[in-house]
Amino acid sequence: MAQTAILGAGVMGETLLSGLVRAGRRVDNLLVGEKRPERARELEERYGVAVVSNVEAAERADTLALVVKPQDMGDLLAEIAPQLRAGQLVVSLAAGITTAFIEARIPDGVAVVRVMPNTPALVDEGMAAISPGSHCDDSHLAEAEALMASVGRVLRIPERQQDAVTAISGSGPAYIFFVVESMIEAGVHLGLPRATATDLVVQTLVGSAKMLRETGTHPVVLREQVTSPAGTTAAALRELEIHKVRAAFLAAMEAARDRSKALAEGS
Ligand SMILES: NC(=O)C1=CN([C@@H]2O[C@H](COP(=O)(O)OP(=O)(O)OC[C@H]3O[C@@H](n4cnc5c(N)ncnc54)[C@H](OP(=O)(O)O)[C@@H]3O)[C@@H](O)[C@H]2O)C=CC1
Ligand SMILES: O=C(O)[C@@H]1CCC=N1
Repeated sequence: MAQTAILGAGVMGETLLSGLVRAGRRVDNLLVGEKRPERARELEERYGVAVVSNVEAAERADTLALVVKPQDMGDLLAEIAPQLRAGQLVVSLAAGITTAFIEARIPDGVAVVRVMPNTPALVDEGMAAISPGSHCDDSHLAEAEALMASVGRVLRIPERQQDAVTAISGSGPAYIFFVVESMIEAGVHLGLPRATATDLVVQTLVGSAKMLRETGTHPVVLREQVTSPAGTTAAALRELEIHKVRAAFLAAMEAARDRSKALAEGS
């Protein structure tokens, strides 16, 4: 069985590792490269996975998932490039980092796939978008797709869309948690016990998400079904419009898209 290495086992690296284990991947076909020794020990104990140096991982693995921060990507590529060889697959999960950035730093013939995942992968409900680099054929893309499909849905997209995808689904869970947090606080202001407000908001979120996915109905239609004439929802939505929440979401996601572009330039 082919060896897969995960280099950088923080939040997203562990999310991928745990998903592969849940999906039935044997741990002796997995390797981890992680800079912090205490974190390496934690992962060895939790998953029984071998934590090795990045250099050893690059020698032994057929597929390498790079899950370090964008700012650490240059150093990591410089460290592993001498070990990389044609036929291997490098899958980068880093925001902003382009396939061209990676290809310029590794030997020719190593295939590169860029992925933008998100943290719901931790509960097998991830959304990942993947794009091929210039030396990538369909088998490489299929390999990256299979890797990410172990923790959720996967879409193939052109690389020029990756910064926008990062702004929408990569960072997206944070916006949703922000909305949840804001609604819970509002519930507390309205006099509800915090535990009650939390139960109400979380179940409302799960139920609404399930309606969107299972009915396939447009969100505008679903919103109109809740909005009775001169009712409570209309009163609330008018306030959201007065406070320009829709415009704020657009500005927020433009900022995330622009930050993703800037990360590629090393800032
Ligand atoms: N978190 C998220 O929701 C998402 C993250 N991503 C992307 O995933 C990548 C990782 O993010 P995240 O997991 O949140 O970040 P973390 O900081 O949690 O994880 C990165 C890990 O890599 C380690 N590391 C740094 N340099 C090396 C190296 N040379 N070799 C091995 N390990 C190294 C870091 O150690 P140390 O802390 O000591 O530097 C840290 O443990 C980023 O590029 C991010 O853009 C993409 C989508 C969503
Ligand atoms: O905030 C970030 O930069 C990373 C990328 C997408 C989600 N988290």
